[in-house]
Amino acid sequence: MAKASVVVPEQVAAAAAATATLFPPYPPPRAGIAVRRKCLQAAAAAAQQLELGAGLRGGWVESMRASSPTHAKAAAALAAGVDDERAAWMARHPSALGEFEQVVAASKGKQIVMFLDYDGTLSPIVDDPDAAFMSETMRMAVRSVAKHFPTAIVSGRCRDKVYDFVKLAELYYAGSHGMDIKGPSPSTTCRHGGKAKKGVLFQPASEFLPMIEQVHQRLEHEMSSIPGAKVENNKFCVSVHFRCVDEKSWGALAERVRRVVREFPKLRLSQGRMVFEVRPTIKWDKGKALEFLLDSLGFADCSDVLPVYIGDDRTDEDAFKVLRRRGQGLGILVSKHPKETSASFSLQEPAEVMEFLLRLVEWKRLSRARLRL
Ligand SMILES: O=P(O)(O)OC[C@H]1O[C@H](O[C@H]2O[C@H](CO)[C@@H](O)[C@H](O)[C@H]2O)[C@H](O)[C@@H](O)[C@@H]1O
Repeated sequence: MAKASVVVPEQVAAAAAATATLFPPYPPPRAGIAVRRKCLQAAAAAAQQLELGAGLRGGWVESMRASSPTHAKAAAALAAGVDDERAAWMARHPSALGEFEQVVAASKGKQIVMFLDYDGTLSPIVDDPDAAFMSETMRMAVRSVAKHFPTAIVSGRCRDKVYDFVKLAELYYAGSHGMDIKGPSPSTTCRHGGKAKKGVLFQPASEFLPMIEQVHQRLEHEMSSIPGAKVENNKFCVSVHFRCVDEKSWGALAERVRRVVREFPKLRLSQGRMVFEVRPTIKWDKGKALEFLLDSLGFADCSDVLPVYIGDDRTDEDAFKVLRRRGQGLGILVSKHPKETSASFSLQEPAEVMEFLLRLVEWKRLSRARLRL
């Protein structure tokens, strides 16, 4: 496996060319588009403010609204005359299916390592978080991918819960936004290039377990009088869902969540799709989990690895940013609508994710067959 320090000039040139195409420069926005882009940035900024606990009540609700474009009002607003803006966004974040040849060209001579978010990526977003099942065809696609490439599920969910949904023992799992990482089950065999490490690999937030249990109970209590609110214990973090809460109560819900989190200075608040996430203040996120897994697989400081991360949520942005910073790999945002993102490519929905995974498997199968000829 070539280390970055011994890469020959041709490889450097090829890597630079691949990086340039995988991270296309943002074209200068046109006037109307610039305005819309500012709105996307404002929504992201509102979310950031909330994360820092500095938002006003109006700011929170705006951020909550922007947290899921599947929300009816947001969808209607987005559908209203935004074709130009969508085309410009697609130019910056082209479809990973449409540009499939570019994707596989970038992987030439490299080991693909696949990172997959769960909710909204492998399973469609549904009202009840306990009913977010993935289809059997999606499971088969993930299983096929994992035969060819080391594959990890990186989720905000508790690791056991996401395993119960995915049910594939041969994968790596990074639950609780990467704070609970486990390798494939010992009975599974590894047929690709990665060095599989088995068992629990990393739990950087173990000391927070009692605190998370406390905040979970406080939030359960506070949310019990808000119809539709649901609190989910994700072991090293807690989710407060507001997808089924009347919008009129969002301000009050956000206020209560923030009040509870203030009682725990070592915890912080962030936001996903119609959900607040309460988690330890440690500097650990899905991006750090991606780097940890690459290192565990023996790909630290390697130029011949291509991490591919597919995700739909704000928390996945940490992983997209890591790929941009490393100038290595491929971030794919799953979204039907333009969103501020550090991903390079896009796919519209889980069905397209499945198509992309199956195409990768087919491409790998064909290239192996060609090698045998
Ligand atoms: O990192 P992920 O795997 O994407 O997990 C993020 C959160 O996903 C789940 O909530 C989301 O999906 C639910 C089911 O479709 C949906 O009802 C909810 O509105 C979404 O936010 C999960 O329940 C959370 O605990 C995760 O943090």
